[in-house]
Amino acid sequence: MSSAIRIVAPSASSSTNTSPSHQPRPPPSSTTEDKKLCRNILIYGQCRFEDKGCTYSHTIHDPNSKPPTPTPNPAPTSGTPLSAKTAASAQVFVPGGAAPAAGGTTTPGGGSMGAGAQEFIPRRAETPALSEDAPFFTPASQRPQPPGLNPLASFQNKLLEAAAQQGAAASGAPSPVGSDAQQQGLAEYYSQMDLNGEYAALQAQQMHDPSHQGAYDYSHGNGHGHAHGQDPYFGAQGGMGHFVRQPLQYHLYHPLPSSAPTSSSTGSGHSSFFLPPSLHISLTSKSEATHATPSVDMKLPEEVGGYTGLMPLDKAQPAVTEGGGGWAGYRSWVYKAWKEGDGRAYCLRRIEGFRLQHEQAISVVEKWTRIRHPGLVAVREAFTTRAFGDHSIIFVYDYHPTSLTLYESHLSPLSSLPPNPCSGAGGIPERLLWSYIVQLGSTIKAIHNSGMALRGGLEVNRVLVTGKNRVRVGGAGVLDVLLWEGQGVGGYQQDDLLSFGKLIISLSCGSPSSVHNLPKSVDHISRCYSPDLKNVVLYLLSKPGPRKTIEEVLALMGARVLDELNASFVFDHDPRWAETGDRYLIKLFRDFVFHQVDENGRPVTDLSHVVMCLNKLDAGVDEKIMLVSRDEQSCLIVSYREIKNCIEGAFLDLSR
Ligand SMILES: Nc1ncnc2c1ncn2[C@@H]1O[C@H](COP(=O)(O)OP(=O)(O)OP(=O)(O)O)[C@@H](O)[C@H]1O
Repeated sequence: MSSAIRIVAPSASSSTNTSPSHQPRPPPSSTTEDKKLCRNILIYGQCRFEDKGCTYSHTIHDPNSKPPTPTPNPAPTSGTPLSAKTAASAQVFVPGGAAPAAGGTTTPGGGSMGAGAQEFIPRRAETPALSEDAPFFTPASQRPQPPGLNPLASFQNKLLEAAAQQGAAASGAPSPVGSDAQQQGLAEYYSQMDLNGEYAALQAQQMHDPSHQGAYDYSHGNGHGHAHGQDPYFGAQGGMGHFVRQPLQYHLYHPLPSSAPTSSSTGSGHSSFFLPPSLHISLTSKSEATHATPSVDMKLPEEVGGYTGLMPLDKAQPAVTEGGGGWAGYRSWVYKAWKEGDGRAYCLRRIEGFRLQHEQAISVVEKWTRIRHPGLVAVREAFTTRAFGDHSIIFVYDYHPTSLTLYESHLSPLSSLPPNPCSGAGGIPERLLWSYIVQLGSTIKAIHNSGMALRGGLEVNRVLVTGKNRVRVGGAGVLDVLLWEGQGVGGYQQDDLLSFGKLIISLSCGSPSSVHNLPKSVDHISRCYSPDLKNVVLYLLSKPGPRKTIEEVLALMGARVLDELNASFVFDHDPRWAETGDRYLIKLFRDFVFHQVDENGRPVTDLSHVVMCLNKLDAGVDEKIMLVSRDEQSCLIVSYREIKNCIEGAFLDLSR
């Protein structure tokens, strides 16, 4: 059946025909009655976009009410019963208002099969949305984002906001660096990302703005700045057209928190059917970051040592370091790449222009690859390459999507963390700071016990925040290779402790440059933080000596270490949370399922028992079981259904 309709010139008779049955149809109006009911009204009872441009109807009509516009052949309403005669001669109802063509055959569904009949177009097909079930689409740019849910997105948003305030501050002539095609491709990329120009412009402005004194001064803070403001090549891109890549959220369903009260106090409204939005967004943005590809041709090699699909991760063009700080005076680039035959993403750190002099130097990386610790960005391998057109060395690390450095997360003027409650002071809250200190302390201990030293890894722009309050030291092994001397690590381990102390000072004072004025910084710590923190900092800054070890540091903060460990086992500051009420029942059930013993008390592993129990739990059957405490002094008789309810309740508590 063709959907084409012949276009014919209107005849005079047809144009003058004014009989009621030939009245021209009124132009399609967009009255509330015509509009489709907004699905948000159906699901939530309200639509947050009602006054913000939602084009759907927000009024629920009574289906029994009289249609507002009389039609030429009004269909009988429920209030006017049809006589047999009327019913026999009544026109067949045609969906969508299409009148049956004369002589046409009426299908059971009411459609006409006449030769001149229009093709039946289902109403769904008229809807531009992918499906009628799809939620009302709001462009990502207009959609309100809950603040702080996505650190990368909020960081980028802040970059853009800051840029808008600054205007096109960046200007200047091309820099002599990066004259080759690669540099050109990267420059285009950064300008498209709309990050580098703005970021550099903001930093440059802050460096020259006296009101920002005491704030971040990267080039002086750690001796290897990005040379903001002196990088006109990248800065010049700031004035180019804005192109902001939108996150892929159009196919997702993020239930917006409803302002309407939930139907029950347990919070088992519609939202309990979905992942919490923060978790959903976090998982999605990680997945998107992992699969992101450059939006312009980066002029990067297609393959480097078995890694493909290189995508730069630097947010600004890395600078050549003066004075041997940072990466020993070499420029470093960071890329995400896929390993061939492995299918996993990795992080490649390229040290540009480094020529390996000693083969043994790279063997240090072997040792690093054997260290696995949750506080360390795992080192995978290192190799030299000429794929970039120069002598480069590549260090391969695990890739942690959407991670930011400590500087980017907390110390940058664009970071989103609330300041320390200590009046007028920068620095991060003490509880978070201790969590970082304990994590980093345990990492240093693991590294030192393996006979290695972090050597420069303990800086605010080397430590990555890879999850909520999770930190990992990055860049391990780079300086071992770049500054290889074939000597022991004893002195470097002492340097690690000193760097650790400086890192704590930077975080507690809210600025990397605070390490240049130690008395003032220590005074700030003693005013705004606990004496424990001050003691740890003073110990770390003290003179190196054989008795100054990371074990001593951990002993000094013993109580805090326990606190941090306990935090994993308690909920809501209640150490007995898992020991009481419903949770105790769950613990006993866990023993029942996984820790069965025989009559002699020996463990028994019976997989069929495990599977059967979990299936019954999943189904929530009424069958009852007896749970016995470990000391065999008490027992409880409960049904799988009750246990299932307990588990769901505990899960809700934890995810609230
Ligand atoms: N292992 C990793 N996984 C995921 N992202 C990473 C990883 N290492 C670094 N990054 C990302 O790369 C960005 C640049 O890292 P880099 O270590 O170069 O920081 P930087 O501040 O540019 O310091 P520098 O250039 O002096 O080393 C960081 O913001 C971080 O988001």
